[in-house]
Amino acid sequence: MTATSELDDSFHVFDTTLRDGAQREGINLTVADKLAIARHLDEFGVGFIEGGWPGANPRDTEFFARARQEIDFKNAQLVAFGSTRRAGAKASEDPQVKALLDSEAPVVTLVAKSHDRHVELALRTTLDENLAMIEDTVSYLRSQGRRVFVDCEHFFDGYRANPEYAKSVVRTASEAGADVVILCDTNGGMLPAQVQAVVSTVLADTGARLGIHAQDDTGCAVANTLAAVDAGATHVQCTANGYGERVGNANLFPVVAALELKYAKKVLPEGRLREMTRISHAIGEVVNLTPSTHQPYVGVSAFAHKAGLHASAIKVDPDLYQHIDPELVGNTMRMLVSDMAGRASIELKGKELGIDLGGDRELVGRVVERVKERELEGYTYEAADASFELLLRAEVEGKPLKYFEVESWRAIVEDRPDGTHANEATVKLFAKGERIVATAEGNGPVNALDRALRVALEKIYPQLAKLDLVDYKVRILEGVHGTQSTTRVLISTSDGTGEWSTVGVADNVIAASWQALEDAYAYGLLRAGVTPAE
Ligand SMILES: CC(=O)SCCNC(=O)CCNC(=O)[C@H](O)C(C)(C)COP(=O)(O)OP(=O)(O)OC[C@H]1O[C@@H](n2cnc3c(N)ncnc32)[C@H](O)[C@@H]1OP(=O)(O)O
Ligand SMILES: CC(=O)C(=O)O
Repeated sequence: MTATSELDDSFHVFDTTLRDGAQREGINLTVADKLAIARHLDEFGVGFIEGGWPGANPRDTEFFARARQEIDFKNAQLVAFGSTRRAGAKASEDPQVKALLDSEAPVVTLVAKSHDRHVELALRTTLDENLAMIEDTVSYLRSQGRRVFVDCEHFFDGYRANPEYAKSVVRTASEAGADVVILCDTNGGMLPAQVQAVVSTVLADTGARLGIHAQDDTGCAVANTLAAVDAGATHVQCTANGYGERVGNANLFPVVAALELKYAKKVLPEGRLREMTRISHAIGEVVNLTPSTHQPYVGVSAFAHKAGLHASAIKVDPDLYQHIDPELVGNTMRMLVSDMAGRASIELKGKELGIDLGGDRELVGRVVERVKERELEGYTYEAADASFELLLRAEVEGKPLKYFEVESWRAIVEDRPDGTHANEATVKLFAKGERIVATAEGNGPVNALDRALRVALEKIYPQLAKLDLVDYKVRILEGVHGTQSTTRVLISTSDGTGEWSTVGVADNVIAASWQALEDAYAYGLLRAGVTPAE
């Protein structure tokens, strides 16, 4: 489990997803999850992975044992987290300190109190004994061959209350042999200018190597982390996607991207930054939280452009509306088509879809008008990429892409007095010159329609067997009209290799669903390379 990083030790990217990240409400990691995340983080190239608190629970103890056996770390060193010894005891006899050593992690982070009020109220000991606990625990772990970092809990609040005591904690830890003393904004209440001022002063007054650990309670954790770096901190503690206690911690990804791209600091091995979007999403999958679409750098919307004016400038040079090239972080630029689109948006979207609009201003103008009319009726194309592509192709070809011609459809919902119900749908259509009538049942009227459409078409188009309806969303657009309102349905469909979304709008949910289904099938056939029927 020893890493052979190509990075030097002068700046540390320290990840605490498996310890502080796991403190987020809603995250419950198994040992296997922790191992999977550790592999992703090591592949990303962080220097340190804090794996948890060995001895605090069986899961964290097992994680260290298994990580040792199962992971061949390429970049990261594994870190065990724990606290200083108990008051009035000896570090060498403290079972909690023993568990840190038993984890066999080469690095230990000790959490230490640095706020006088916490020492007196939470530890219920004297200020001097707290310093002795730090000195004893750090030097004992050093004597056992461990590298030691010390997290000064509540440092910034403690510094405001009693700066001399807070600094004496830093000095004690550093003089006892801690390689880095980390100033923690545990309650997350600090702002960047405050962090910068305190870190500068503590650095000047103590000469200790300093790190920063920022919680995000003011929404400033990333900014506070970078402010600390500006003031001379050379160790940043972060979590993937900002997971952490309460509202979270400094998000690893924007911090690392800023260091690499804005500070020109080489903190990852070569080529790793380009894996950032993938790794952020992969970790989201393991923790079972949908990645935020709006996360800086790695969100799917991070480089998605909606406004027509932006698109018109981007057409000339993408840098005009992007702070970096998305490929640097493994993300992609996307054009969104909506009623805020202009001609340039459509041209760029056409290019993205591989559709040649041939610089035809009249055609592009027509598409813009059509999108705006349809959006006024309730359609939304930014969320229904496939319906937009069908609309665009219809304008380019001068006729809609028709794989089948619907004569009629019908859905029946039968409720019975005993509480049971049945749903049945009949679809009548023409495909490749044949009139087909198909009936099917389903667990709801839309499911029955979906099945009837499949029954009708799958002999002619066997490619449809692969399609799966994976998501279905309904929105009432004019709620004030109650049941008279317009209904918008968005359907996501998958063929096992990709996913696409389609939209339908009508005055009832079944008709809106039918439109979205028709588009979903037409697009599925288009993707499968089937030529539309004449
Ligand atoms: C800011 C942070 O996020 S730090 C990380 C916090 N993470 C966690 O707490 C998650 C894991 N924690 C746990 O599983 C448990 O709290 C344990 C195993 C660590 C301790 O459990 P318990 O022994 O039952 O104690 P409990 O949680 O009630 O209280 C913590 C004890 O540690 C003491 N303590 C707190 N900080 C320190 C410190 N820096 N150094 C030494 N002792 C400390 C407290 O005074 C308290 O002592 P007490 O038992 O004499 O009252
Ligand atoms: C150590 C830690 O997690 C904190 O102070 O917030």
